[in-house]
Amino acid sequence: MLTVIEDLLSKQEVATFTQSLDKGQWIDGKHTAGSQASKVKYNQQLDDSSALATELRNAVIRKLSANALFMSSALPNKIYPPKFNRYQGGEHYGLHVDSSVMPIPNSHQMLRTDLSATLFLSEPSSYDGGELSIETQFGLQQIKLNAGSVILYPANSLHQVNPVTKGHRTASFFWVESLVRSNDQRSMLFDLDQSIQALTVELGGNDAEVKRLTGVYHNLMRSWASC
Ligand SMILES: O=C(O)CCC(=O)C(=O)O
Ligand SMILES: [Fe+2]
Repeated sequence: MLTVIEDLLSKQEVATFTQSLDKGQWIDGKHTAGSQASKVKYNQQLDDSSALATELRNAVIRKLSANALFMSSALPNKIYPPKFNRYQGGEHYGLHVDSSVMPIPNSHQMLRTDLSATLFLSEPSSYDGGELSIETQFGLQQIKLNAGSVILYPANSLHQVNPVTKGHRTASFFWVESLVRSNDQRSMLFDLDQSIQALTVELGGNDAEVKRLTGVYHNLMRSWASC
């Protein structure tokens, strides 16, 4: 399942982010790629150790945690501290799959990557190319979202970022370890949750069948979640 979260950030918040990022310290993206990925990775990344990076990644996590669609579709157990990247002048990231398990920086914890995510920070009309191209069971999906919107996709997908041939493409990217490891199970829980919410609006939270379905949701979570 691919999930688009429209307008995680407002236009005003995007402007604040990009103004700060323009002043940031950018380094070669190869520093943080695994050995396979570094051979195909041509971009820049914000220096993670800067105060600016700390401030911006905390802001992304706050926005994600307050977003109902993100919480319901990702069912996050752990969120990798978001990073920031930039492509320009033909830079691209060739076909790769993200590492399956990553150490969480400044902690002794590991994170299993169930979902990968990109938060677009540049308006699509401001650059050429730069589509995030994801291989799915329904074919290749070319993703280029409005600034402020997020794509969440299964981390076991092969994907690439096409060359940026005009302007520059700035984004934040991160991974999620979900409470529910299976993409299929997580996707069914999401559908069930959406239906329960719609039925709650229609029938009210006190409706007996709404209560029964809510119970089914929680009992499936109890069976499938691990934390
Ligand atoms: O820039 C993007 O949208 C994705 C970056 C990516 O695939 C990665 O860093 O592993
Ligand atoms: Fe990737």
